[in-house]
Amino acid sequence: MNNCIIRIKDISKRFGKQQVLDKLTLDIEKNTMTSITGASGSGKTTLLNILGTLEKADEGQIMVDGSDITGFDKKAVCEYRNRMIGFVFQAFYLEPAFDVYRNIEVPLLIRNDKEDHKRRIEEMLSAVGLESKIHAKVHNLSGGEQQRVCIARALISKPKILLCDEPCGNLDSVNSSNIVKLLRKQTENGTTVIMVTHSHEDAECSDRIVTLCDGRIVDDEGMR
Ligand SMILES: Nc1ncnc2c1ncn2[C@@H]1O[C@H](COP(=O)(O)OP(=O)(O)OP(=O)(O)O)[C@@H](O)[C@H]1O
Repeated sequence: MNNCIIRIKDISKRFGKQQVLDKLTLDIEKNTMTSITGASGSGKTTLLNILGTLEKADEGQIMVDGSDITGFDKKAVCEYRNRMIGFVFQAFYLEPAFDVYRNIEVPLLIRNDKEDHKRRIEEMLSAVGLESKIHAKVHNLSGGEQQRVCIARALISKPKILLCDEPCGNLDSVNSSNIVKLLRKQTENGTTVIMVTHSHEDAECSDRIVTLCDGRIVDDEGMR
């Protein structure tokens, strides 16, 4: 694969005696959307968390954009997460006391990013179709709208890789379909999207579906 942004080689992970990932190898092409599916407990979230440096692999190597993230120290991990990674989770983790604008602004404030916040947030809200909700309190939004705020919050830092863990887990099928299309669209803007999902329907919208069983890849409907 020429245009590869992630190279996972022989990654293993155990929790206690349980082998959760077992010498897993996977290359992911830039600006594509890959779905990771598989039964409960097959290691999907663990794989995503290792890619996001929320967990550490016991063995193996992961090259992301040419750097070995398994060898990163604390400072490099922070830089990597800030510069490269956006996270979208099933449980939205929005701050209920803040309005939509402030929720999306949080990553810019944390990074002390001086660029024009208002313009960027307005652009981002327009991209996710929520311009009219800019000053709404997040608890007044529907589940689909809240997830769109999360996507805007994840994208505001212009990550190269968007890691999504069951982003539609709390949504009905119409909202799920809209969210998956929105995620897919980000591949046109220079973002590589990796989504963990139980839903075959949601996975079908991606370029590639990788299926795990007991921490190994058992099916790879690659780059259709
Ligand atoms: N921090 C942890 N400590 C101990 N065991 C863990 C930990 N995280 C995950 N596990 C175990 O590792 C296995 C794989 O978990 P993981 O969350 O990666 O699976 P999954 O495929 O994402 O499952 P699901 O679809 O149910 O979310 C599970 O048996 C889980 O209980």
